[in-house]
Amino acid sequence: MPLLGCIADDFTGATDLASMLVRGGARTVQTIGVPDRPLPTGDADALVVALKSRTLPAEEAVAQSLAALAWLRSQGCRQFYFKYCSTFDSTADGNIGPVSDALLEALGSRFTVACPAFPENRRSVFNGYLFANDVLLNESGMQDHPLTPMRDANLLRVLQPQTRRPVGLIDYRSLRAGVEATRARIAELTTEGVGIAICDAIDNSDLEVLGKACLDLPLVTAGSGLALGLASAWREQGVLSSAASADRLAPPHGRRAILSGSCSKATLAQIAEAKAHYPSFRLEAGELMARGGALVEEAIAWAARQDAATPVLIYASSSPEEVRKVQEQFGTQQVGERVEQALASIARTLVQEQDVGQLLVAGGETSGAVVGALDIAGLRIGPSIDPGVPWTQPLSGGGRPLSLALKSGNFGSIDFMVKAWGMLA
Ligand SMILES: Nc1ncnc2c1ncn2[C@@H]1O[C@H](COP(=O)(O)OP(=O)(O)O)[C@@H](O)[C@H]1O
Ligand SMILES: O=C(O)[C@@H](O)C(=O)COP(=O)(O)O
Repeated sequence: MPLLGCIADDFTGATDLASMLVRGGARTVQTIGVPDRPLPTGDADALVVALKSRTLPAEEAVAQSLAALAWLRSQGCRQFYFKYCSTFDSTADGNIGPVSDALLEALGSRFTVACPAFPENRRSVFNGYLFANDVLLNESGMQDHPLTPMRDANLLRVLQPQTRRPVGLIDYRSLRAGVEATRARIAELTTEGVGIAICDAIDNSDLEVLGKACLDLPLVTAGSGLALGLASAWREQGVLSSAASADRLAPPHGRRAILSGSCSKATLAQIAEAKAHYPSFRLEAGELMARGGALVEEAIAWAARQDAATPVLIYASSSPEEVRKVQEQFGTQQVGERVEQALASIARTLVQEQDVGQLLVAGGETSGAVVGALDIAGLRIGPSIDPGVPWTQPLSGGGRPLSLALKSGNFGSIDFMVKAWGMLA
């Protein structure tokens, strides 16, 4: 029986979490959406359901999360993990608060933690303030995110308006005092009526302490970092199934392609680097809104003409100024969805008609759209390219499996798009 059932609010977030669990020694299977057919989950220690709920209206995000919870319970999971972004991405109306509330209620629980920290990717929480790349969240570039601009680094202030439960803080002093002190802090907050506690975490040792202190909570909510702490606690307890070969994939095949809909700082730098190595095609968002399918066809025809031995790069990614301009002209949701659909349909054609067998996708929402278009039901998690970004392959389907990497916008080193292929061989 799986120990942990996870609900991730986007696709790159799900593979990030699954990758951390595998690294911690837990056999992990990731499903794309709530499975509507039996999946070969084997003797998984953890199951991760990838949703695309981060920017949905709150009631839809809640409904999808509850459906995922019901499926995970039907698989025998005993503890649950709501995974959101390490930059705490949420719209003005949620969805971190509403989904946490609904899951707590469904599980009959009164308390959970909220810990987006992922120190290895330079996301840390100190006194309730979230730092990304060593600066406050609202100075990190996340203030310009196309869909979830984050303009306040104080997570208590961000979360409180989203939940009817009082929000509290487990600060670094409790964590540094150890597991018992952290459990005592949880008991104290619960007595005070706090329903969700933001947790500090500056490095992995804080996550280890928190993981142990949270082992008995029916629900935790977090970025992927807390998975390292939970897995470490399970290893100590000796409750994991054998972790050997947890990340082995079939050999890669076919042409290589990169598709990017992420406008995050890290992706923009990676694209600049990749353009120095590979032929590239810019899918300009304004032009896409004006010309639609014709531009998509042009991109597909362009890819077909490129040297099959070299990766091709197709990107919609733009600077914050360009994004703002096109959003003002056409509407944020409209542009976002149009770009996602365009990249998804390009992905389908490249894989089905142009022998692309190795595909790297940048952007969480973008990845959700691409995986949907490829009709993938579940993913096996392979080796990490960089922390939080593994190569994966579809769980089922005959023939040679597609190698797929879903990169969170802000993850990966500058040469990510160049070095990734070497990790597959
Ligand atoms: N040039 C652009 N102008 C406006 N929106 C864009 C542009 N390029 C991509 N987008 C949209 O921005 C969003 C980026 O989100 P996402 O794919 O989750 O990336 P990240 O992982 O960086 O957050 C997507 O909805 C995408 O379609
Ligand atoms: O926790 C994280 O930072 C990632 O796993 C994640 O959720 C990424 O989301 P996107 O930035 O939208 O790719």
